[in-house]
Amino acid sequence: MSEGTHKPSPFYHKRTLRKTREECEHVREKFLQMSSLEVSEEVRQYLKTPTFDNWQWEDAEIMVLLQVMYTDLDFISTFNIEPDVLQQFLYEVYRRYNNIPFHNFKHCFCVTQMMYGLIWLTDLRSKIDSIDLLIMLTSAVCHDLDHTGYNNAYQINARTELALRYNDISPLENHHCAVAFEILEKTESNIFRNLPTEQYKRIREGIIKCILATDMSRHTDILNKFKAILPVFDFGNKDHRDVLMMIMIKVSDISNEARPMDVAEPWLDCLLQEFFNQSDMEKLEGLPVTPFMDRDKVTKPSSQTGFIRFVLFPLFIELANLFPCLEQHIIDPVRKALDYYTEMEKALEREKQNRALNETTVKTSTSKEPDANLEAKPASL
Ligand SMILES: Nc1nc2c(ncn2[C@@H]2O[C@@H]3COP(=O)(O)O[C@H]3[C@H]2O)c(=O)[nH]1
Ligand SMILES: [Zn+2]
Repeated sequence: MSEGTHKPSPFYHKRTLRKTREECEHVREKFLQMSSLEVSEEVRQYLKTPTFDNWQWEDAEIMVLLQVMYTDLDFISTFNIEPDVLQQFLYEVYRRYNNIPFHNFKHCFCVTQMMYGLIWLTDLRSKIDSIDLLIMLTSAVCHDLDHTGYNNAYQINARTELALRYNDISPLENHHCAVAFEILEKTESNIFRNLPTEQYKRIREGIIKCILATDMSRHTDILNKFKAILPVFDFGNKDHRDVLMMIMIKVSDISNEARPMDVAEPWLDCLLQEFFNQSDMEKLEGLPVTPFMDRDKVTKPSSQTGFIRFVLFPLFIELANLFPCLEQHIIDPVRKALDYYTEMEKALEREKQNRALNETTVKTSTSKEPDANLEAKPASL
């Protein structure tokens, strides 16, 4: 976002989110050096699984892994993408994810990697056109570009530049998408530059649909659409495919809990850090405080149990209805996570009760002390 004249918030615009030029140049050099190296077959296979651990890789390596995804899905040859254009595209994408706790470049990678894994696990290549797969992967790469760490509710309540520009309608998602096409408008980073206009149009329409579908305020609406077509789902029907693509980016976007515990838990810490940051700001600015972001109300387990029960399961189960093979990959780990956080919630509850009990005991014993003194006093008198 450029600095505008409308600044209702005294704090929001002061935060330095952008990556510095030095940081970008350093990562770019590393990436270009590494991109000529061959990635092993073992890593290429691992990259296709939801157990992949993003924390083991630095940003330049992550860019190489994204390059591998475009290569191994045969996008380079099918869509005639020049390697240096793909590299420039990935660099621009990297540059325009901000240094914030959750919605950063590593989140972009995780969402894309989950989408990539789902494509392989469901053998989607045999079911839909590669142009749709290109739309899905590229939408995942671009879906949170230039996120500032404050959600749509904040944008609207704080009347930020984005909310004003997009009339309060999915301000963030509209912005992510607009930034994506800013990158694609530049010839040197336009990975679709060798495609006929008709194909470009179709891709643009698809990416816009997918990125806008990540606005959680549309969650129920999109899920209900998918449920309605499931009994008659037809891969040959464009409307059906469009809904499936939206569901798959939504699943990927909120899929952290489908990963191994030691990968997923640090992501929750990042998410809560971003949430608390927003609610602190809302308190400072006298804006309505988003309840699920309030550090005085939310704990790690309380944040996850409800989210898993009411958001993750209902969504993941429907995708697994279409692809039963996904059950073991995305449902089972989420079930484990729910058990883990339910236990943590109980332990916290017990701790709270013990603390309350201790406080009462201390209070009662201290309130009895004066009596003891009184009793002792006559003896000493
Ligand atoms: N409580 C909780 N919320 C999540 C988790 N993953 C994603 N979300 C929420 O789902 C939202 C998806 O869209 P956003 O990226 O805007 O913001 C995300 C978070 O608000 C999670 O693991 N736990
Ligand atoms: Zn996201």
